[in-house]
Amino acid sequence: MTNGKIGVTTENIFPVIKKFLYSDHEIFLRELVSNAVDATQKLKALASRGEMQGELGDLTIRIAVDTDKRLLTITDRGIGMTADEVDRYINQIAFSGAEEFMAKYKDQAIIGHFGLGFYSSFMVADKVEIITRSYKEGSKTVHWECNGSPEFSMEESDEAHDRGTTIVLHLSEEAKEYAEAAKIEELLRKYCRFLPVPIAFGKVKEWKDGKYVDTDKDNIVNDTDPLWMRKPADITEEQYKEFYHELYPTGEEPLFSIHLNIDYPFHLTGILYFPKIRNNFEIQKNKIQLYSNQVYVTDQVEGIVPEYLTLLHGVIDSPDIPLNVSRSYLQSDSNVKKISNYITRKVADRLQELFNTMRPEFEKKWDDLKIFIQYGILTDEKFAEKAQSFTLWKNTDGKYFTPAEYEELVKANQTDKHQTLVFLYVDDPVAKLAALEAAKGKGYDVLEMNGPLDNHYVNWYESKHKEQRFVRVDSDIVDKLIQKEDSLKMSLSEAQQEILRPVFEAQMPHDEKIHYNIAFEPMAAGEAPVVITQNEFMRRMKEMAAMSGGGMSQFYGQMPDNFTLVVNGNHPIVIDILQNVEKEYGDKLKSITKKIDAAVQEEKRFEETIDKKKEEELTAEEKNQREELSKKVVTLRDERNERLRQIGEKDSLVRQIIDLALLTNGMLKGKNLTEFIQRSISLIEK
Ligand SMILES: Nc1ncnc2c1ncn2[C@@H]1O[C@H](COP(=O)(O)OP(=O)(O)OP(=O)(O)O)[C@@H](O)[C@H]1O
Repeated sequence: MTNGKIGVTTENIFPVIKKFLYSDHEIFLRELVSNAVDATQKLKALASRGEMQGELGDLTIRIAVDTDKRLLTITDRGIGMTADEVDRYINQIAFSGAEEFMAKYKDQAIIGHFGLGFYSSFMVADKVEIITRSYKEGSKTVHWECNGSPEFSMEESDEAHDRGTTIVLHLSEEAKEYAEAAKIEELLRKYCRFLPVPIAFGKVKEWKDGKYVDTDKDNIVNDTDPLWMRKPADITEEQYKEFYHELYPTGEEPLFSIHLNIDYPFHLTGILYFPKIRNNFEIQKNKIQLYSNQVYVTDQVEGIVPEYLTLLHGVIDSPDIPLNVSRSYLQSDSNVKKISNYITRKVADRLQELFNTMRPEFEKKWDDLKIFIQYGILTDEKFAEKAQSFTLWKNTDGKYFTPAEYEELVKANQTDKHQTLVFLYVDDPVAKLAALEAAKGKGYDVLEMNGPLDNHYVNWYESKHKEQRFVRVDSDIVDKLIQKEDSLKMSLSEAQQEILRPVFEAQMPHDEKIHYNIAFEPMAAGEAPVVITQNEFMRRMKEMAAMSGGGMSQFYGQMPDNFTLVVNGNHPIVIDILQNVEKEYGDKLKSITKKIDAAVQEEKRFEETIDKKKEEELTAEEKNQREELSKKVVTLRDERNERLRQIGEKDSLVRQIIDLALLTNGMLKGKNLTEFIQRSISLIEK
């Protein structure tokens, strides 16, 4: 029997370890089972080299709990240890490893806790026993015991023990949950699910005489040969899908899978899936599981895979990713950068291949795929470059084009007078049908863009192609969407527009969140009398800010939406309204208009006389006169506008055509809609 002090300088390292790793106590199980797996693999390697006598036998690792006694036991049939080895690996090396670990990572948030190994068991146990017998012939059983202080005892005896190692944890009161079968089951599933040696926990149960009873079959908790470790050539599409469902039992059918397999300059295998998701993609992040030699490490993969790929699902397995370091270290590590670049290239290549070899299938999946690709384009220059040739745009006829193909399609008809190529799009083809039809009526093609990243994508695209512009069909009247030379003439004169403006303003919808202004435009007589448009730039900024959250979204969020009521200056109803107003106002309109014109002329003449003079050179009298004249114009205008507004307020036709425009855009709601319906009925009754 040996009593000794473990070879560390720090007096009592365990309380520190315990505290340090407080949030992650459960990883002790991963560490112990990994050690058991390693010991088993080593034995297999020795056997295959003929360096081991006897039979390998059943190599299953067994885990057992005794809830009442708060015991957890892990038994392997691996290489085991001699007393000498226990001394070397456990008493000296493992402890110094623990100490080194502490010294190195004291101030850092750690990702995996590899390196702590065996001693992590003291996070949950008051006492730990190792009972082990080496595979070497003539070895005795070694019994080691330690209660968490640096003192241990070790005894060599003839105690009967199979080849291999049994670790017995006497769990502490606070850690008693680890003596519960359900808890261990959960942890094994999380950390040990794909370990390469069979792990048995309890027996398979069967339903017998009204209750579940144990059979004599081991309950194997892991899949020793996970799909990502196999050769892609041996795997069917069906198997990829099955594996996906094994990983994410509630997930929908994935779109595509990508098998990663690389040996140089680092080792990495894995399978990534493009999952089927739509708008709420934020929630889906962190679904990729990171493994190191089939041992689960984490599902926090930021820094390892490029940001946009965190939306993907699947597994990555690499022993070359440093696991016991902080996240910030990980992000600056050049190896990790290489890994990340490799994954990007591989994903892009795979998408290109799918596009080249099965375009119809690719198109069918595009609507779901789009968000990943746009996200990639927006966040990763390299990916953006590659993605050019497999990005698709979908038009409102449901046809798909690459940007180059689309450019070719619309170039002739959609280049404006400044040689800018205008791509038209619509977010909601049903709600914006009128604007859409108007554009199509001009022979334009219209894209459908309603994804959460479309605004960002469109902005990005414009920044890369200075001669091209995206314009939503409702952002202006159809004639101005793509400005060509031959624009229409307007039959309303400036003076007539001035008369109609207050009339229309009197009937403007009231809404705190929406700001309307009025414009008169020459449009075809066959088009609607009033059209509502929304400025492309303002709308895009607002929508993008809303998505990005934070200060920007607050700033833009407070700004009202800006819409323009465009009055068709060539529409017969509008001309009618003008005539009605003129009739209603009577001769007084003519006379006041004359007065206004005269006052304006007077003001103008006066301005000419003082034209060259600077403000400080004006005499008091001149200043006075100027003010008088301007006041006169304003007063007369106010008087006329006031009267026009009164007329406008009573003009149900004006209201009706504004409401029709709102209705066309799905903006007529609640009380306004009810009033519109009542007004429509009474108009028909007349
Ligand atoms: N079940 C076991 N069978 C045989 N040897 C073991 C077993 N568990 C631990 N050992 C020996 O003890 C050593 C120390 O184990 P420990 O878990 O502390 O560190 P490690 O496994 O070497 O490294 P890490 O766990 O950090 O990857 C191991 O390298 C191994 O030689």
